[in-house]
This record gives sequence, structure tokens and C-alpha cells, in this order.
Amino acid sequence: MKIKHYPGKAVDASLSLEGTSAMGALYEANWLRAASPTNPATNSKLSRQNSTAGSSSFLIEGISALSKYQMTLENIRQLEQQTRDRHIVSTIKELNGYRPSALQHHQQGEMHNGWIAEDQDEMVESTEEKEKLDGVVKTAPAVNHYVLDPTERTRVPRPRQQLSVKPPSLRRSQTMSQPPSYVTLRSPNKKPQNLSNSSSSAYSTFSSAAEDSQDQVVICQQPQRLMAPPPREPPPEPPKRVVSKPLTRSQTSVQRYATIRMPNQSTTFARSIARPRDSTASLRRHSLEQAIKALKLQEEQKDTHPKSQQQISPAASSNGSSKDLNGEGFCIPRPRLIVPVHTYARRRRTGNLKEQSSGGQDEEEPQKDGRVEVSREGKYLSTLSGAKVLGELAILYNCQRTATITAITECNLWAIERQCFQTIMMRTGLIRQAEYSDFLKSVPIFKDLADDTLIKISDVLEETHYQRGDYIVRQGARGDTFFIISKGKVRVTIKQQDTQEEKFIRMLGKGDFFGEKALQGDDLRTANIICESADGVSCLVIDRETFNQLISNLDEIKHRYDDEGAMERRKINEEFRDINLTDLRVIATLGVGGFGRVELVQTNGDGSRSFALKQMKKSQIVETRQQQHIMSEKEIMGEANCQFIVKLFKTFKDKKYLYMLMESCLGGELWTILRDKGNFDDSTTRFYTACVVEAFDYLHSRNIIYRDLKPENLLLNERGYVKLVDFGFAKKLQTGRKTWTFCGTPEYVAPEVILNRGHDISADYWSLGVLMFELLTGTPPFTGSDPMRTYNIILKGIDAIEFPRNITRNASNLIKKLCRDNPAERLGYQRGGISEIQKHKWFDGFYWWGLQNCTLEPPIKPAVKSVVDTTNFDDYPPDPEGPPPDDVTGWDKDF
Ligand SMILES: Nc1ncnc2c1ncn2[C@@H]1O[C@H](COP(=O)(O)OP(=O)(O)OP(=O)(O)O)[C@@H](O)[C@H]1O
Ligand SMILES: Nc1nc2c(ncn2[C@@H]2O[C@@H]3COP(=O)(O)O[C@H]3[C@H]2O)c(=O)[nH]1
Ligand SMILES: Nc1nc2c(ncn2[C@@H]2O[C@@H]3COP(=O)(O)O[C@H]3[C@H]2O)c(=O)[nH]1
Repeated sequence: MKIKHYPGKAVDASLSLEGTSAMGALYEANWLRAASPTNPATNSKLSRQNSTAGSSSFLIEGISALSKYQMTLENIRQLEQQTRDRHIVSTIKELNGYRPSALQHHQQGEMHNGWIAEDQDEMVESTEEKEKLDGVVKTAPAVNHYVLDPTERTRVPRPRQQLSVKPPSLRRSQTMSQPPSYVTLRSPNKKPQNLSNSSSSAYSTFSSAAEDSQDQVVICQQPQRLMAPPPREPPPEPPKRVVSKPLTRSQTSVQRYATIRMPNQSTTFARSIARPRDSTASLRRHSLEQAIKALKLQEEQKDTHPKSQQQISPAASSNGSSKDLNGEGFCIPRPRLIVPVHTYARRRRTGNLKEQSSGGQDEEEPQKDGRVEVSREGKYLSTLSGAKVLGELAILYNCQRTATITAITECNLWAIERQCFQTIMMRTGLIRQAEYSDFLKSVPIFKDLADDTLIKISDVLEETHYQRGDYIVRQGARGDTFFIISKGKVRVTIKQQDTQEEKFIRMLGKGDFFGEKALQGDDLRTANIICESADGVSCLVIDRETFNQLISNLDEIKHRYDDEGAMERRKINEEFRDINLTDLRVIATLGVGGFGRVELVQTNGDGSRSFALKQMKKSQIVETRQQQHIMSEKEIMGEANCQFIVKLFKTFKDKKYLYMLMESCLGGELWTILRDKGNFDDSTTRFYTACVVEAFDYLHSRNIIYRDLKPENLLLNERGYVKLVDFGFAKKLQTGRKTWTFCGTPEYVAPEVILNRGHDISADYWSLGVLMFELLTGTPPFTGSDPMRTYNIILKGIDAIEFPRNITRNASNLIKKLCRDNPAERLGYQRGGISEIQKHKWFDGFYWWGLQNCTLEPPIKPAVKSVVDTTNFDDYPPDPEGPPPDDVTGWDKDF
């Protein structure tokens, strides 16, 4: 569920429980008045002209309707549970004004007059709508309105992150000290409020609307402010009104009922104006119509079993619910309904309202159900008849009537008073919340969650229903929701890459969940979920925000549907679960990085293996504002399960350092070998480049950008295979999104990074071209005496670079295709993806399969005599700086 914000007052969304006792008294008074034969309201003529129905018939009907309604409150609830239409359910839920969270939002909202939230900007699509909302913002107090939006929307690109600066390295300027041009990207400014476009029409509560003059009975009337009314004859004198001044909020419903029974009157409740979208409106209407149908059904049943009819006294029905929600003696107040019947006279339709919908049969049609016509701004919208609900929008949004309803035949309408309606919603909502909590508690993965967490979840979840064969989730689609199956079975399938056929994976049933992967990853669904049960599937749906806050940390959720690789990875990590820092013994230093040293270590009890322990000074990470990068490094390396990426087994921390325990690669850095050899031949370069292509394939298919390719970050294992290390700049991107962090190594950085145009995985293909060039020649193609000069050379492009003769034509062709100025033109980034690189002529005959299975013989076999042999590494003197200061600020709590 997403939170959408509507201007206006959130009265409907914020009914507090304390209010119910006062409300109870009000209802009681209303009930008595409605039931009393001397009630002036009931004595007044019904809207049917010259009706002989009279007050007594109305009264009788009113009382019996009242008791029936009280009996059928539960019906509404049952309807909510039974209905298969997900819109109905979500809508009814949406109507519930009971949520404590909604109340809080409302209270906050009231302090924020005149705002439009970002979400709202997204929601309002047309300028016209925006303008109207702007107007609303000015005139109406703020409201928080909760809307389930089933469409999974796109996100706004993240603003550029802070300039990333890593400390200088020993050998190469590893990261840019300053970008050449630094442009701070800000979040898009919030739309300025258009205060001049006020929509606060001084709309009279009982304005005698234009339609009044047209011999029509207007039941609800839309304010006329949006359209200049056509010139008309002056309206005839309106009939004398029972209530002549506008109602205020505190006035009782009895007074309002008195007014609504006025014949030939338009009845509207003037409040702040907020115009809900029509789609939402129609959803709501639909749900209420279903509710009324259920009421009717029950009534019919009662008619056929008259003995079962009981008249419920207000005292007996007013308080107490069948369900004690919390077991603490709290009873949900049972709302009392005042259901007077309003009769509206049938009138001939006039004006510009569309005729054809009724097929001109109005005159002849029997009067059985009654029909009304809906129009807006003078334009015909629809004709409603029999068990349809209308007038709910003004109540829900506390706004002026959004359409005009005109009786076109004789109609009997049942009216539910605002507060009563709200109470029904509150009550049914609370009952449902309790049911959801109970259900969640019965689901094993949630059983250990705290009660208040379960309540929070039940508070926001939405129930949806699907028919057999429906794709609940489609692989590749964007996803923003998490599902728990409450009824039925679904089938999980995954499209095969080669055949595109859907492979059956598993069945999921009641209590199972799905949809977590898109929320944890890059938004995209990784499998299809198809409704399997003949009688449909019901799911409880949770929005991303709630998922992240309350559920995502559950281990079971994270790993239930791990693919093979992830499972294997987890097993590996399990192995290291019990290893502590104190169990590790330092053998020698393997390297020095930006934040500290990398030591070769062994565990105390096991001399057969060795590990690399990267030790990073916390104070230095904070100084250079690299906290986020370090967290990302841990996450990406800790999850990666690729033989071309160094594995991270465990992390530790103390007051001064963060530690990463990794697999050790004792063949040394590719940089060292390159330095010693000067340059590599074509085939050696091909092997190492291919290893990187494999690593990139793994990362890019997960939408992870690496951003720090260079020979220093390529380590050889004892066999001579190359692995990517140092994921300090790696980042998981949202699909289709770019990132703006200025980072990398000057010689390897792509032009769009320098120009701060936003970059993505295509920047890695650029650096792959640079790597090829450096491996083949010993020097990167773009090399200046300082980073600024280097950037200038990069911006001149690869075509300005002279290729030495030892670079073959195919190699130079591939380098040029990788180092295209335009990221979209780079090989690997186009339709064929990374396979385009693998298929390039330069790789002709390369044994990719052998590489992937590690059966291919590497070109250089490093000399590694034992698991503690560090001869392939340079010698490093002890750290001259000594230990860093403590950092106990806690930023690293998740490390
Ligand atoms: N798993 C490992 N096995 C062997 N040596 C390693 C390993 N990890 C790192 N090293 C050595 O330590 C050096 C520094 O490691 P790394 O690049 O991860 O640190 P860093 O602080 O991120 O460095 P940089 O400043 O280059 O970004 C590497 O270049 C390499 O020589
Ligand atoms: N805005 C709108 N209201 C409609 C439509 N069809 C029926 N209605 C009903 O007309 C009612 C007019 O009063 P409300 O705005 O309270 O609630 C409105 C709806 O219940 C429609 O297409 N648009
Ligand atoms: N990728 C994957 N998803 C699965 C599997 N079994 C169940 N699922 C669920 O299918 C869901 C499809 O949408 P998501 O990718 O969001 O989350 C996925 C998982 O919750 C499986 O074996 N692999």
C-alpha cells in the first residue's frame, strides 16, 4: 500500500475511539427522533410530490429498515470477507477510518497546511489536476489519505551522492581527489503552491442549485465552481426550507436528515474541497454497491422468513461487539444506524443530460427500483438504479459533492448518516484487523513477531483475490509489494533463458509468502506466480515500506527461496559463523589499501588454510565519508558467489577497525605481474580479460556496477585464475537507474563520470577497454601527469589515442568498441548484453566453457609454495601511523 496524500481534512480517516461514546449518544438521540411519530422531520413531506405515503408509512419503513440494518452490519463485514473482487476489498479497507496510524497522520497533516507531498506530485498526472489540487491545498487543511495503489510505479532517480574520496593509495591515484566539475544534484524542488488558484468557493450548504429550476429532484449536487453555469432564466422561488442556515460540523444528524427530505432541494454539505480521482471514486462506489446488495439480499431473506425478523431496540443494539478484540474488555462499539427512507419524485429529464443510456424508456419503465442520473458540470455521466451507492465521496473525503445526482424516476433511497457510516467502517475495520493479526500469528514465519508488529502489519495490509490462471506476479515486471497467501495455492515458474519456456519451480499455499526478492533487489520480479486453485487465491499484500520496516530482516524471508548459488553461499558463510577475531593469527601483510592493511591470517586450530583479513580504520572511513561504500562492499561481497570474485566469509568490528575475512589469493596482484613483465601478449590478455568479463557478467546481471577495475584489484589464485577484489565502489543499482557518485581510478574513469552525467554498468565496459589496453601495452591509454590532465585526455576520446603496433586489429577494434564516448554505444551494453563481448572477433576460439569450469589452463601459473607463501606480494613496513582513535558512534552497527 502506498500512502497518497490528499488535501482536505482527514476526518474520515481519523475517527478516534474516544469519540464513539459521544457518537453513541448522538445516534441514540437520532434513533429516538427517527422512531418518534411526532418527529417533525418525519412529518415533513417526502420528496415524492403529492405523495400519499405520509409520515407514518415512512416511519414504519424507517424503523424496520433500522432494525434490519442493525442486524445486517455483520453483513457488510461478511461481504468484505467473501467478495472476490480485490478492488472491493481494498476499497472497503481504504474506507476504514479506524487506523491509529491514520489518526497520527491526520494529526500531523493538520499542521501542514498548504503542502503537496512528493507522492502527490507523482499521483497527480495532468497539469489540470495539479492545478486543482494546488487550489485545494490552499483552501483545505491538509489530509492524509491512504490509498492502495495497485500499480507499481517508477521511482524518482536518486540525487547524486556525496563526492566520494578515498585516501591516496600507494601506487596509483586510486580515486579521484576532486571531480573536475562538481554539480550538486538536488531532489526536484517541490512544486510551488499555486495559492492564487483558490478553489474555496463560498459554497452555500443549501444552495438552490441551477437544477432546482428544472423540475428535477437533485439528490446530491456538485458545486458549480468549476464551470461557469450557462445563462439561465432566474430560478423560481425555492420552496420554504426547514433548515435555512448552513450546518456546522457539530450539528446533529437529525437536522441534516430534516434537510435531505426536502422536496426539490439540492442537499450538499459544504466543506473544504478535495477532489478524489474518479477511478478511486468508482472503486469506492463499487464496493459500497456490493455492500448494499448484500443488505438487500438479507432483507429479501428476511422477507421470506418473517418470523426471524426482530426489531432491535437502540439500547440492545447500540453497544458492544461480538468480538472483544484485545481480550482486555475493550468492545468495539456497534454503530446504530439511522436509516430514513427518502423518496424522490420522478421527473422528466431536461437539459443537456445524455438521453440514450436509458434508451428513452424512462417513461414506460416500472418504478420498481428507482433510477437516478449522475452528472458532472452539466455533463451526463451515468444512470444508476437498484442497490447502487451514491454520495459516499463527500463523506469519505470530507469534500463537496463531486457529482450531481438527479432522480429520473420515483426513487426510494436509504441514507446513512456520516458518523454512522464512519462507525461502521471503524468497526468492521477493527474486526478485520484482529482477524488479520490472528492469521499472521498462525503463520510460522511470523509467529515470533511481537504483537504490536503484527498489528502494525495487519493495519496496512490489503487483501486481494485472484482467479485461477491469473498471473499474480510476472517475472521481469516491477514489483513493490510482498504477498502472504491466506487462501488457495499458487504455482511458481521461472522463464528459462535459452528456451523462454516457463519451468515449474514449486507450489505455494496458505501461509506461504512470495514477492520478497523484488523488494530486496532491484525491483524486478524474479519468477512468475500464478493462481492455481479453482476457487481462487487470496493474498494479504504488504507495501514495500512496511516490508522494509517490519519484515525484511526475518532470516526466513531473506533466504526461503534462495537459488542454488545463494544457498551454497549461505552454507559457506555458515562455516565461518563461529570464528572470532581472537581465533585469527596474522602471518604477514599482503597489501595496503586506502583504509588499512590486508593481512594473511590463519585460524588458530587450522594450519591447512589461510585467509586475507582486510582491516579498515573506522576513523578514516568516517573522515572520507565512505561509510556507505563500506557497507555496500560488505553486502555485495558477502553475497557474491562467483569464482571470479574474491569471497568474503565474515566481518568483525571493534572500536577502531572494521575487518573483512576473505579468501586469500596468493598468486599476487595482476599489477605486480604486469609490472614485472612490462606487458602481456594477446592471448594472456585475453585470458585475464575473459575472467573480468565473467565477473562483470555475474555482477551486471544483478545490476551491480563495479567501478574500480584496474590490475591492482585483480588477484591471482594459486592456479593463476584472476579474481576481482575491492568492492569499495561497487553498487547495486535500481533497474534502469543511474548513479552519480564520482569515484574510480582516474585512468579508468569513463567520460560520463567525469562530466557528471550519471553512469551505470556501461561505465564498467569503458574500464574493460582501458584494462585491455593497459595489459597489452603496460600503460593505460589515458594517462596524464595528474588526474586533471588525465580527465582531459579521456574527454578527447579513444580515437585520439595512438594504438601501439603490438595491439592487434581485433584487440584495438574491441577496445574502441568498449571505449565509446556514448555509453549506450558500448559493446556489452547493447541488446545482446555482455555476450556481445564474448562473441567479438578478438575472442574467437576462446574456450569460454573451459574458463567457466576452471578447466582452461591459465597463461601464467604463479609460484605458491604453501598456504602461507607471500612471496608474490611486495613487502610492507609496519604502519607508521600507529593505531587510529576509537570510533564508537555506532554508524557501523550493521557491519
Ligand atoms: N583476498 C586477498 N588476497 C590476497 N591479497 C589481498 C586480498 N585482498 C586484498 N589483498 C591485497 O591488499 C591490497 C589492498 O586491498 P584492497 O584493494 O581490497 O584494499 P582497499 O583499501 O580497498 O584498497 P584501495 O585503496 O586500492 O581501494 C590489494 O591490492 C591486494 O594486494
Ligand atoms: N464523481 C463522481 N461521482 C459519482 C459518479 N457516479 C456516481 N457518483 C456518485 O455521485 C455522488 C455525488 O456526491 P458525492 O460526491 O458524495 O459522491 C458521489 C458518488 O457517490 C461518477 O462517475 N463520478
Ligand atoms: N527467484 C525465485 N523466486 C521464487 C522461488 N520460489 C518462490 N519464489 C517467489 O517468487 C517471487 C516472484 O517475485 P519476487 O522476485 O519478488 O520474489 C519471488 C519469490 O518470493 C524460486 O525458487 N526462485
